[in-house]
Amino acid sequence: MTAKTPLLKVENAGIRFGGLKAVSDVNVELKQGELVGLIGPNGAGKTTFFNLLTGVYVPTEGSISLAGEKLNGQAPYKINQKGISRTFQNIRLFGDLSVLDNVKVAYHSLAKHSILSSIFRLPSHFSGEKEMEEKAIEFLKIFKLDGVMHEMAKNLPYGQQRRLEIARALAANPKLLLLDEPAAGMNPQETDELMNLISLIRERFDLTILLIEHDMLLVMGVCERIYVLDHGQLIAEGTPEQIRNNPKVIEAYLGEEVS
Ligand SMILES: Nc1ncnc2c1ncn2[C@@H]1O[C@H](COP(=O)(O)OP(=O)(O)OP(=O)(O)O)[C@@H](O)[C@H]1O
Repeated sequence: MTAKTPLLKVENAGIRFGGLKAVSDVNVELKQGELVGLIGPNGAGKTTFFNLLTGVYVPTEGSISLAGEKLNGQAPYKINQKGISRTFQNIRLFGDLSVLDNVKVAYHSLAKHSILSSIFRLPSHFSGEKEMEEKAIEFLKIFKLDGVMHEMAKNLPYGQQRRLEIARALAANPKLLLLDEPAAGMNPQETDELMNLISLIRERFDLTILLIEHDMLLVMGVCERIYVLDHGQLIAEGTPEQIRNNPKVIEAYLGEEVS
């Protein structure tokens, strides 16, 4: 990847479900380190777009590349290993595992110690486990979850579960982090804290972030650029200011609220 290669390049990508073009002819480029929003009305195709990026769906048209490498058709776990992690609109944690184990699970896919060393409990297994645990605890500290690391994930308050989801996605060491409505269901104070946290982790982990969000305050406050989807197609791209004043966007989605 040269300095000019975008981290993510999506060219004319789309997918059909029978007669429905859920996403069509979408072009998106993210530079290393950008924090970009993806907005649009209900059913616009935002989650489907994330599913295309993460390999859950294979695009029926166009191409998707990460750091110059084509991802189309690769399995989701491979795409995750290559550097794309995500969170979900509906929280998907292992509810009966501890907070700590939820993060450690994400490390396992990257762990250096081999399956054989784990089966035979070789010294490298124990040092690997210890290293993993220390790293997981470090993550939990950043997310202010270290105080509840032995709680079962399902017993955490909602805002903490959302933060844990992000911590877990980060543990896979992604280059690109996809956040699907991270502030959904949060109160204004939690949303505010989340905005700060998102900015902080971007700096700290040198991340590129693409964020789906209905909370306009969050999107406009934290993102440098915004893409707008409507009926599966991109209708606008620009700075928060440009998006706020774009007539197509106002008509499609934002209405009076934005002006
Ligand atoms: N597996 C599927 N089979 C058929 N149709 C699908 C499938 N997945 C998504 N769709 C359709 O694609 C369209 C886009 O849905 P999607 O969930 O991506 O929208 P969205 O922008 O994320 O909406 P929301 O903001 O409500 O979450 C919808 O019409 C949806 O019904």
